Formats: sequence, C-alpha cells, structure tokens
Amino acid sequence: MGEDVWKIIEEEVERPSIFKSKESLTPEYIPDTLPHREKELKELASYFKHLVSSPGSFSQRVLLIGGVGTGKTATARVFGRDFTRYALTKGYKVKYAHVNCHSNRTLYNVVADMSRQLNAPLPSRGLSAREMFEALLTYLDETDQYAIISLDEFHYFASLAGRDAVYFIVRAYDVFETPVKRLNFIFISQDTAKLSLLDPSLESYLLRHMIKLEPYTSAQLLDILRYRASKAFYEGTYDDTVLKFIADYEGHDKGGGGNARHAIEVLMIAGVMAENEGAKRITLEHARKAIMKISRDIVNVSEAINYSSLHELLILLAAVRLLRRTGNPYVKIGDVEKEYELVCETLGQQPRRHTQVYEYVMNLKKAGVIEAKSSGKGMKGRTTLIGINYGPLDMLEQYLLDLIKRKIAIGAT
Ligand SMILES: Nc1ncnc2c1ncn2[C@@H]1O[C@H](COP(=O)(O)OP(=O)(O)OP(=O)(O)O)[C@@H](O)[C@H]1O
Repeated sequence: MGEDVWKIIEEEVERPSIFKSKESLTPEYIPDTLPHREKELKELASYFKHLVSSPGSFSQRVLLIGGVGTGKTATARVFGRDFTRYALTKGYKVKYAHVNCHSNRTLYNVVADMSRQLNAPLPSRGLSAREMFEALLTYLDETDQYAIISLDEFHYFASLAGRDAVYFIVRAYDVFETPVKRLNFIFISQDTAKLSLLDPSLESYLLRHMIKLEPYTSAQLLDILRYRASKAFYEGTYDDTVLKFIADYEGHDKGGGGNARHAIEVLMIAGVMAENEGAKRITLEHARKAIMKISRDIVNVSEAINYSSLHELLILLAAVRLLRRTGNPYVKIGDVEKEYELVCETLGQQPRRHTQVYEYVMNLKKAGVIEAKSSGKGMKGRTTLIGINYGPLDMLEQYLLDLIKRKIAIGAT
C-alpha cells in the first residue's frame, strides 16, 4: 500500500466522530425509555395486567391512536419488550409481536407474520388463514404461552382486507371459543376517522379501550431530544440551544406537527452535516439546513406559493389546517371558507367575499398548488373538494404562516 493511501485511511479512521451511536437515531431503534409517554405506558400495563394475575381469563383489545410521529409504534414496542420481561419474572411466558399492516395487508399475511414472530412452526403445506390461526392457538396452548400482538397501521388492514377479515381478527374468540384465551391485541392507527369504514358495532367495540397519544409540545420534544442526543452524540458536540431550536420548530404548541420522528430526523441530519464538514460541534446553522433539507417537498412548490397573493395564501393555510385536523384527503370548500374567516380574524385581516374566495381557489388550482374537484352528487348536493398532494402538511403550515406574516409585515396584498 502506498504511503498516501495509508495516510488517507489512517486519517479517516482516526478522525474523531461526533457520533457515539448513529444507529440510536434510526427509525428502527427502540429506545430504553420514552419521556412523556409514562402515562400511556401505565395505561397499557393496566389493560394487560390480567396476563400476570389471571392469564387466559380473557383476551384484551386496546386501540392506540395518535398522529404521525407521536410515538405509537415506539410506545407499543417498548411496552411489549418490558412487559414480557416483567411477566417472565412472575413465571409467565408472554410474547410480543409487532405486525405492520402496511406490508401485510391480507388476513393470511397478518396471521403468517404473527406466527413467524411467535416462533410457531409454520406447516409447509398450504394452509388457509383460519387453519393457520388455529395452528397458532394450538401451539400457544401446547407451550403454555400468551401473546400480545400489535397490529400497526391497522387502518390499511381495515380498508383492504375486508370486513370479514377484520371481524375475524378483532373478535377471534367469538369464533374460537377456547377456554384459555392466549392472544391479546393492540390496534394502532392514526385516528379514529380512519376506522369509520368498519362495521359500526366493530368500531364501537374497538373504541371501548382507547389510548390517545397527543402531538408533542416543544417542551416535551426538548426532553426527548436531550435524551436521544445523549445516546447518539459524544458530550460537548451539541448544546441545548440547537436542541431547543429543533424542539421549537416542531412543537405542536408552537405551530409545528408535534412529531418526534421529524425532530429526531432533523437532529440526525444536522449531526451528519456537522460530521461531514469535520466540525467539532453541531451548530444552529446545521439544524437550520437540516430542516430545509427535509422540507424539500415544500421547496418544489414554493415558487407557485411565493407568487400567490396574501388572501390566496390565507385560504391555502385554512385548507392545510383543515386537512391536518381531519386527516382526510379532501375537505369541502365551504368548510375551508369558514376556517379562512377564522384565520383572517386571528391575523387581523378582513376576509374577502364568497365569490372572490371561489376565484382564489381556482387560481390556486391553476397554479398547481391545490387539487380541486367536484364532490359529485351527494346527499346534500354538489360541492367542491380541496386536496393537497404533497407535504408534509405540518411543515407546509409553518412555511405558509411565516410567509403570510412576512407579507403582512411589508404590507403586501
Ligand atoms: N417519547 C419519546 N421518547 C423518545 N423517543 C420517541 C418518543 N416518542 C417517539 N420517539 C421516537 O420518534 C420516532 C417516531 O416514533 P414512532 O415511530 O413511534 O411514531 P408513530 O406515532 O408510530 O408514527 P407513524 O404514525 O408515522 O407510524 C421514533 O424514532 C421513536 O423512537
């Protein structure tokens, strides 16, 4: 090996890193603890405590609801990991499986994944979902084990697998009346509206035991970031100002999405940027650049948005807020108009008249900023539906609010 190459390798290998553990910031990583989710973990423990007091007496079903990045997956996984350990100290074999319904959208795939994760022997000959489920129950009986299964992104399953499949999973023990009930479920979804396509009786059954995760405030995100940063970076390579900046940007109370995934992603990207530059510390500038980097979707349409007039932006902001609040892909123009009036009021602007609002909506459509279409003939007649095909909406909302405030400040119309 040439001396030059040797030097390059040596320099690179010995270059001090700011990362102690980059893996600990990846989405797959399950943290040791979850600051600000203690109450929800306690609720889960309460719902599943029969597994260590009278296991098998009944089968529990809990619905875990919360917006994007509110820690649904992490809460379920951390609970599953620690509850199974606790149960073992009490002499009970409780297993945990986490099934993602986005990648397993049929009853067959869901049951197969459950069985695989619980180490149940999968017969080689083709079984039906129902037969496989029975085989799983037999295996749990024979090995005297219990299980908690999380079905993450359950709304995918609910919308694609069909009513019978959903009924089968949710009310399994009405079908298989075994004396000892070994399977328990956590159904995870973003909001209850997404489950409204279920049979009403099934929906109300699911809603009986519900835990709702609220978006994080900036103070909560700051605690989360402090904890996650202490695991990921060496001491002295970051400071609280940077963490606070990210937490304030993302905090729900400050107009952000309250999304821990975004906050952690920004921190990770800021760290990688600092490291690539050979910097010894993560600076505010790194955090700013990281935020810009993950808002690239907004940047793509930002030109059209920047050219929009003040009231077009106010309407757009109203639409974004409604879309976020309802979680629906489209919102009615009438509702947007009402929200627009509220937005105007809070920002001290005089709302425009109805016909003018309609014209602005059409302008936004022409500019490719929104999608607007007719609802078709519904029960209450035709209306225009508004949707936005890019995101993330939380960032778009923040972006719009900043832009609007700047426009107002300089007196632009
Ligand atoms: N309270 C917390 N403390 C530490 N880390 C957290 C906390 N809440 C969430 N996180 C982290 O934030 C990221 C996003 O969390 P998670 O995937 O659980 O959110 P989610 O609600 O399931 O999101 P989605 O709806 O997109 O599936 C993960 O990396 C998770 O470890």
